[in-house]
Parts: sequence; structure tokens; C-alpha cells
Amino acid sequence: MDFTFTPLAIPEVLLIEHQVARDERGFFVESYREDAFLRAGLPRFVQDNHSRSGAHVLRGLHYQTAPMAAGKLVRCLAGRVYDVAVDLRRRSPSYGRFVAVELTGGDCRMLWVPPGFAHGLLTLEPDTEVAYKVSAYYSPAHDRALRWNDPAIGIPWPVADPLVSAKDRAAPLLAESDPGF
Ligand SMILES: Cc1cn([C@H]2C[C@H](O)[C@@H](COP(=O)(O)OP(=O)(O)O[C@H]3O[C@H](C)C(=O)[C@H](O)[C@H]3O)O2)c(=O)[nH]c1=O
Repeated sequence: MDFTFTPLAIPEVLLIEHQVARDERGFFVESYREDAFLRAGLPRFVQDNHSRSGAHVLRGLHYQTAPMAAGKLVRCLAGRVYDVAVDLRRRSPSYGRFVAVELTGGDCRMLWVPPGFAHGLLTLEPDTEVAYKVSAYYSPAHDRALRWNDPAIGIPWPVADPLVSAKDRAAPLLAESDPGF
């Protein structure tokens, strides 16, 4: 099965689509092939994550600092998410800008969020499940958060008052942070 890798408005962030084998039983996909992803310039992955959330839950904006900066290959398994990547690379022309896509369970699309970007997601339906591969192990010492509703980033989250963890509610603004990329 083939994959297509489409650069978004910030070209390092990719929307990845793949073929689907559908029949009367349902569907089958190859959701990942190392050879195709390495050929597309993505790194190898070392950890798989999976979260389930109720509706209108916002997780993020999160990133890990060097040398544990992690790229994330995000896929929605069930429900619907508004998924966001924020460019934290100081010398990038798109520093502080974001790209957002909506992913739904079974839509067979994934988002590649490279190292150097913060990632956040807002669930739009109950029992939404997201699975994502990461290119660096979780490291609490390098785990950082940015304020989800930082006006300097200006993400138009589709829900005004989502459920956000205490840690994320207390996250610093971009202007108060030094992600170091
Ligand atoms: C990320 C992570 C967390 N944890 C532990 C730490 C906490 O005890 C618990 C929940 O962690 P946290 O509240 O950081 O989980 P999320 O808010 O879903 O954060 C994630 O969601 C946003 C959208 C991301 O992009 C990151 O992958 C990740 O930060 O799992 C682990 O044990 N391993 C891990 O890799």
C-alpha cells in the first residue's frame, strides 16, 4: 500500500494519507511502513502512545527540549480531533505560527509533527482515541508545555472552554518560554 506525504502551510508539517482496503467486512490499512516513511525523510520511532478523551478535552501544547526533542506521527483511531502543530524553531520564518488539521477515526490520514514543534489536540466527540508514534522517548526532565490559548499564537480552537489539565492551564506563554530550537 502506498502513502502520500503532503506539506502543509508550514512545509515541514506533513499530512500523510494512505490507501485503504475496504470490503463487506470493513477496512484494512497499513498505517505505517518504515521503508516508505524513511524514504520520505521521517525518523525512526521508538515509542507508541495512545490516549482516549471525552469530548472537548484539550491536551497540549507540548514538546520536549533537546536532546529529547520528539517528532510525532499522529493518527485518530476513533472520534474526531482538531490537531495542531506550532513552529518553535527560532530561525524559522514561521516561528510562532501553527497549522491545524481535523482528523477523524478511520479517515486514514495522519499528521507528522516534526521535532521543534509543539503539539496539541482538542477532541470534538466523546471517546476520541488518538495513537501516535514518537521519535524520542518520553523524558519528564525535557517535557515542556505552552499555553494552549496564547494570543500570540492565536489558535482558533473550535471549542472556547475545553477541559484542560492543571499543568496545561499553568503553562507559560511563548514569550515567556525558550524552547531552544
Ligand atoms: C506523554 C507521556 C506521558 N506519560 C505520563 C505522564 C502522566 O503521568 C500521564 C499523562 O501525561 P500528560 O498529562 O502529559 O499527557 P497528555 O496531556 O496527553 O500529553 C500528551 O499529549 C500531547 C498532545 C502531546 O503531544 C504529547 O505526546 C503528550 O504530552 O502519562 C508517560 O508515562 N509517557 C509519555 O510519553
